[in-house]
Amino acid sequence: MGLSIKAPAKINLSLDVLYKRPDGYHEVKMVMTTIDLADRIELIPLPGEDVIRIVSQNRFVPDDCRNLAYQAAKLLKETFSIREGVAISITKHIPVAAGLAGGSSDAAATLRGLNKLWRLGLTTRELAELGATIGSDVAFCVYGGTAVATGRGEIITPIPSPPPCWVVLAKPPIGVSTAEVYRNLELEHVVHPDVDAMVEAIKRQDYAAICRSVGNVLEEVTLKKYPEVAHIKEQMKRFGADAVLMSGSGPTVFGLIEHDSRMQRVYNALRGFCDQVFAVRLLGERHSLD
Ligand SMILES: C[C@](O)(CO)[C@H](O)COP(=O)(O)OP(=O)(O)OC[C@H]1O[C@@H](n2ccc(N)nc2=O)[C@H](O)[C@@H]1O
Ligand SMILES: Nc1ncnc2c1ncn2[C@@H]1O[C@H](COP(=O)(O)OP(=O)(O)OP(=O)(O)O)[C@@H](O)[C@H]1O
Repeated sequence: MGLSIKAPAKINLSLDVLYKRPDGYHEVKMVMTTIDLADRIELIPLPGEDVIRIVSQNRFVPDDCRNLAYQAAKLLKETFSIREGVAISITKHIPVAAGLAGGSSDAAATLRGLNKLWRLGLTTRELAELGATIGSDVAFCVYGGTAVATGRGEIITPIPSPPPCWVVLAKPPIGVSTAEVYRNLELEHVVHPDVDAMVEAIKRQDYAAICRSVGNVLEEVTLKKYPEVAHIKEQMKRFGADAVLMSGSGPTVFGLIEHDSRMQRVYNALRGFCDQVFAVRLLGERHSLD
């Protein structure tokens, strides 16, 4: 019997970079939350075949060891000496290289699914620790929900989710390299967002304060290189989103919107000049990842 798992995208409601570390990574402090835009991962056992096979129709998704889901399966296979094979079918809905942690979420879903399929009995925390060796965003994606992420992004403290609202996302047709964005960040010039204010606003379920507290230090780097991202931000604001921010290293821009009619207006306006536009809900804590 196979297993089907949901792999939701994340957005960064607040993203601060504190300093560059001696190991080359940046020390961050972020608030992340999962949204109802998700890939679908199917895990199909391959009895008698000691292989990991990636199946995907998306031409931007590697079907070999570069795939983060492949790396997740390999990690579990090697760590726990599993001799069984598995086919990992990935149906992509999350745009690739978008700042929405699509690959990381596929890896996290693979970890969660294989933990069940191979009866490993690992806790969420143990899965997140393993996931962190694949990429900085994987640990958060193992948890899902809403969390503060520190360290290089792998130290996860779950918090309540914000009150329900719409999230409109627009991704311009460019792919952004996360490594390059961090490399071009000039820390002495950035305006740091108030991450603690965001956490407090979420704990109070204060939607207006959440909207006031959004901020991302990486925005400036990507906006400078890609003026189209700034243009999307402007349009989202103009058509009435309550808060507008770039997610992660970009280039996807998201808008938080409380009311249905305004969501529809922003969505329609963006569809006029941007191919990839989505209107989804925030995923609360009680959602199922299966
Ligand atoms: C921008 C974010 O998506 C925000 O959630 C993450 O910080 C990036 O997470 P990610 O894509 O999983 O990142 P990784 O695959 O671990 O790292 C990619 C590259 O980004 C840079 N990187 C990443 C995370 C971090 N805290 N500091 C960094 O400097 C490093 O150059 C690294 O080689
Ligand atoms: N399962 C996967 N899905 C999509 N891309 C993958 C996957 N595995 C590896 N990749 C590679 O990872 C690169 C980044 O893709 P991804 O969609 O994860 O970026 P991202 O959303 O910017 O991630 P993050 O927000 O974590 O920085 C892609 O160019 C692709 O080659």
